[in-house]
Parts: sequence; structure tokens; C-alpha cells
Amino acid sequence: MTNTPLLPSILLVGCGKMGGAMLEGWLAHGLAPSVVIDRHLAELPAPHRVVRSLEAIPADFAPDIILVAVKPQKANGVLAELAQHFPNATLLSVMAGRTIASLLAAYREGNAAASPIIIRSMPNTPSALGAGMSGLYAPPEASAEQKKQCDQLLSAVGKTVWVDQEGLIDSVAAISGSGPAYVFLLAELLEQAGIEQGLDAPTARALARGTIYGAGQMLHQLPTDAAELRRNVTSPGGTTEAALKVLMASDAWPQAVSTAIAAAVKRAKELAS
Ligand SMILES: NC(=O)C1=CN([C@@H]2O[C@H](COP(=O)(O)OP(=O)(O)OC[C@H]3O[C@@H](n4cnc5c(N)ncnc54)[C@H](O)[C@@H]3O)[C@@H](O)[C@H]2O)C=CC1
Ligand SMILES: O=C(O)[C@@H]1CCC=N1
Repeated sequence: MTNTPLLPSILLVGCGKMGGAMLEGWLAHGLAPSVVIDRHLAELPAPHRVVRSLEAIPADFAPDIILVAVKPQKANGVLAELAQHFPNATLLSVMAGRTIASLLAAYREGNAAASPIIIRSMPNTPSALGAGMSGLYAPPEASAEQKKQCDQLLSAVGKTVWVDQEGLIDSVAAISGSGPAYVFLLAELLEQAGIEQGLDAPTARALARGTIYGAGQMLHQLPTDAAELRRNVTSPGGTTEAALKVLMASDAWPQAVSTAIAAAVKRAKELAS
């Protein structure tokens, strides 16, 4: 654990792939005493605790932020239960698609008098390595302190951007929330193509992964436009140009990426309630 100040205390509801990735990063940064609810997590280093249900939370535990990281389709029951224990909580949702209005309605199913503040975010799994990229949206009624605490949590595991319209969180989900999967697919396809071209599997894997890492580092460290970095690789009449003619054909990557992102945004809208 480092000497950086403690992050806000959290009640993390759902410690799967995304909740777990963030928790890994937070534990490395120093998290105020926090509680995780998930049936699949065995234990946590003290002073943090894992419990199986809300009833098992210590009565005097009052988290700064309740972070909801269950599947969007499974949230309603959890929210209704949370509302009975924490009627005026600050909730940070990482759930794709689910709107603040739908989350509030589910909360009030459990306690009609509940008045939580709900902030939405869309992190990604590189958060586990401190290399996350998150978007956040807060409604006008959220206080500066509530926004600051949510930003602190996500900044501790990567970079953050705020959007000023709730609907744009769906665009964030499509680009950076789902984005690591697109990059991992590229790694798979490059590796496979390397094998097709005669490389042995470990060599193809090392080349594919090392290349994505190196290109990512260039994008991370240099202010240069991606297009210029691409042109720097592309010798006139050379090998890259031959490959890019295929990939950059209007019906290839430009169309496929645009259509894929639109499909992700559409799915987020379908998950709204
Ligand atoms: N996986 C990713 O890369 C990202 C996921 N998200 C969002 O994160 C949320 C979780 O997704 P994943 O982590 O991928 O799913 P997951 O299935 O890996 O994790 C969900 C976790 O919630 C737990 N859970 C289910 N019901 C519960 C309950 N009533 N109380 C406490 N825990 C409960 C499950 O045991 C599981 O560990 C989703 O809403 C998703 O939209 C957001 C950004 C990226
Ligand atoms: O696939 C999903 O719905 C979640 C949200 C972004 C990444 N994983």
C-alpha cells in the first residue's frame, strides 16, 4: 500500500470482472475501510470486509459511496434492498445502459421516501492495472463533493472524463467501456494471422501482444495524432500500405468500426430500464 491519502469508503455491490478490477486498483492505493458484497469473493485484507448480504453489514458502517457493479438486468432487486438500508446514499453506477431515472425508480420500489444521488460512470477493465479510462456523468443535483469523491475513486485507477449529458455515457460505454475487447480481438486476430503465415504460436503471440503494447505506449506518451503515427509506419509502395489498402477500404474497418460502435450504443439504450 502506498502513502497516498485514503480514497473514500465504499460499499461495493458486485465484485465480478469490473468491480474486481477496480477493487484491485483501489486496494493498492489505500481505500478507507470498505465493505464488498459478493457471494464469489472469499476475503479481503483488513480493515475491509466481504459479506454475503446487506444484513451482514456492520450496523455502524456508513459508506461515502455505494458502487453498484452488478449486471444491469440484475440491479432492481439489489437497489430496492439498498434503499431500505441507505435511503439517502450517494450511488455510483457502472452499469451499462441503466439510466438514472430507471435506477431511481428501482430504488424507490424498496423505499418510496428514499432520495439518493445517483452518478453514472463507465470504467473499463484496465483499471485493475491503474490504466483505466472512465467516463462519468452527474445530474445537476449532485454536489461538488459527491462528484469529487466519484472522480477520486476512478482517477485512482486511471484517467477520467466527465460528460455533460447522461446519454453520452452510452457512447463512452461503446468506445472505452467495451473498447478493451476490441483491442483484445485485434490481438487474437493478429496472432492467428501470424500462425497462418508460418510463425509458431508463441512467436505469433509475442509479436501481436508486443506490437499492441508498443503502439499503445506511443499513443499514451506522444501528443502526435494517431493518423500521423500510422503514416510514419507506412512506406510508399511498402508492406503496410498493402495491408492498409485492405483494412481502410470504405467497406472494411471504417464501416465495420462505425457500425459496431453504433450497435453497442443501441444495446446500451435497450438496457436503459
Ligand atoms: N466487464 C467490463 O469490462 C465492464 C462492465 N461494466 C458493468 O459492470 C457491471 C458488472 O459487469 P461484470 O463485472 O462484467 O459482471 P460479472 O458477472 O463479472 O460481475 C457481477 C458480480 O455481481 C455479483 N452479484 C450478482 N448479484 C449480486 C447481488 N445481489 N449482490 C451482490 N453481488 C451480486 C456476482 O456474483 C458477480 O461477481 C455491469 O453492469 C456492466 O455493465 C462496466 C464497464 C466495463
Ligand atoms: O459488455 C458490457 O455490456 C459491459 C459494459 C462495457 C463493457 N462491458
